[in-house]
Amino acid sequence: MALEFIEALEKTIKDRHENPSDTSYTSSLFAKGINKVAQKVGEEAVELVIEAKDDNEDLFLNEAADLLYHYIVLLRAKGYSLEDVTKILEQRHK
Ligand SMILES: N=c1c2ncn([C@@H]3O[C@H](COP(=O)(O)OP(=O)(O)OP(=O)(O)O)[C@@H](O)[C@H]3O)c2ncn1[C@@H]1O[C@H](COP(=O)(O)O)[C@@H](O)[C@H]1O
Repeated sequence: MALEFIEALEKTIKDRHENPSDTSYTSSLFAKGINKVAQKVGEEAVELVIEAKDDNEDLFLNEAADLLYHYIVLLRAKGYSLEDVTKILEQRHK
């Protein structure tokens, strides 16, 4: 179920890349270029680390979601997908 949704989200992100929409945050992020997308991943990662040190479950999970979304956007901006990363993990798996 969770993986099905991530797959659907990744498809939507890919569509926002290929068919930009004026009202889409995702499209606006792609339009700003790879440096901005990478910067957002860095910011969201730092925010997640900060929340990990506290005990606010809601803030921690929301930062985790922000990071996952921006991570998928970064993969797409570089021309990759979650499947490409999963293949690496599969190769490592013992
Ligand atoms: N999952 C997300 C998602 N998570 C986080 N965000 C956005 O990420 C931004 C993070 O907040 P920040 O304060 O860090 O950034 P900001 O100040 O708004 O903007 P920046 O100038 O820093 O980029 C917010 O604007 C959130 O709305 C997301 N934007 C879109 N999605 C999903 O992406 C899909 C496509 O959405 P659209 O791009 O809106 O069409 C839909 O399924 C959405 O639910």
